[in-house]
Amino acid sequence: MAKAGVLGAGSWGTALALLLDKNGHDVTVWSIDQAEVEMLDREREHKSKLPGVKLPQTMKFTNEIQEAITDQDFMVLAVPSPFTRATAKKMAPFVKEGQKIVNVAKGIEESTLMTLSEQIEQEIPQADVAVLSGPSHAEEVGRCLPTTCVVGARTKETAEYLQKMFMNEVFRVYTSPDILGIELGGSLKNVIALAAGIADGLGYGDNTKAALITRGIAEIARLGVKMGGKIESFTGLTGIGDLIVTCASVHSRNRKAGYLIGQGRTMQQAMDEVQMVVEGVYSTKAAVKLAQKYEVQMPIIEQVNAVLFEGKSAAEAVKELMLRDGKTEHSDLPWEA
Ligand SMILES: NC(=O)C1=CN([C@@H]2O[C@H](COP(=O)(O)OP(=O)(O)OC[C@H]3O[C@@H](n4cnc5c(N)ncnc54)[C@H](O)[C@@H]3O)[C@@H](O)[C@H]2O)C=CC1
Ligand SMILES: O=C(CO)COP(=O)(O)O
Repeated sequence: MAKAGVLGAGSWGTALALLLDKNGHDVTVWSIDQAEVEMLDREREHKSKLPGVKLPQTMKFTNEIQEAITDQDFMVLAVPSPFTRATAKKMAPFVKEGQKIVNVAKGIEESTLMTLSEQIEQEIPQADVAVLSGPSHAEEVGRCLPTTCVVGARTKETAEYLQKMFMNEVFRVYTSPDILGIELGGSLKNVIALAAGIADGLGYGDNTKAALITRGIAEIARLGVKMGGKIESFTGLTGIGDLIVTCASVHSRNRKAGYLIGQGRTMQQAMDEVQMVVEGVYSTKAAVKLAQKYEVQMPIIEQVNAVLFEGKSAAEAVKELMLRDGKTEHSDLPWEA
């Protein structure tokens, strides 16, 4: 059994901390928010972010960041992406050479276009940084519903070590060397899920949802492969798998925010109503910049950007997508054998 520090006590940090506790590990959860730490310690439930999921006495909660780092065998970084760099900076003085940090947040830094693992490696160069991603809503992991994820790491040893730490009869973990592909799939699918939510909010149907998922993964893979990610990650759990669950699930924060926007709320009103991080909002501008930098077409993501940040109506955005020039579905398929 290992000692694990979990940084960030939102819905995902809390659900993963519980999973690790159930696997018999000694778990310490850090939150920046003293009131959240006291509430978790007292109530043994995160009533606003993971209601109905009881947290055992064996889980420890702290406001002191070094308690979740010093002497831990590995750390799980679960703060929303806008706080990843700042949290990594705070962690850095306490992290030992080669200590493992597995990032579970999904985002891209807009100002630098860096992935989260790149930011963490920049702030904590002595750490062994890995990622965990896949179709995995906290609400279902908290209730022990069968779930699959992928650990991406620089070495097979680290990937297999973390696989063992997380895996159990309801949480199956695969390994992969493609950290970049995993992270790009995880962050860009949130933007497409906003679009899927907008379509739901406008009252569109399953045909529209299927189109967004299929053409959405085409956009994500087009950019991701050009950036160096592997096609297998985009056709696997961390790509199409995560995109399907986020576009379809009642638990998705991104889909919910999109739904509210489709119903007429502003982006800010939708984010306030969801009350948990809506990562797609932060990733949209970064995605548009990446599309420009790598010269790839990302029409759905461009329209989400226009709706969120340029005041375009959602209905107008859909019409524009539908009336783009007619195209062939697979541009590299020849007409003759
Ligand atoms: N909730 C889910 O089902 C899943 C979430 N994720 C990803 O995990 C990340 C976290 O998501 P959630 O837990 O859902 O978010 P959340 O909104 O539930 O969590 C927010 C938590 O972050 C921490 N926090 C708030 N302000 C902070 C600050 N300034 N500095 C450091 N920590 C701060 C607090 O502990 C707070 O409770 C996101 O990137 C999300 O995309 C990934 C898979 C599943
Ligand atoms: O990444 C997730 C599920 O795999 C969570 O997505 P939401 O943030 O949209 O809830």
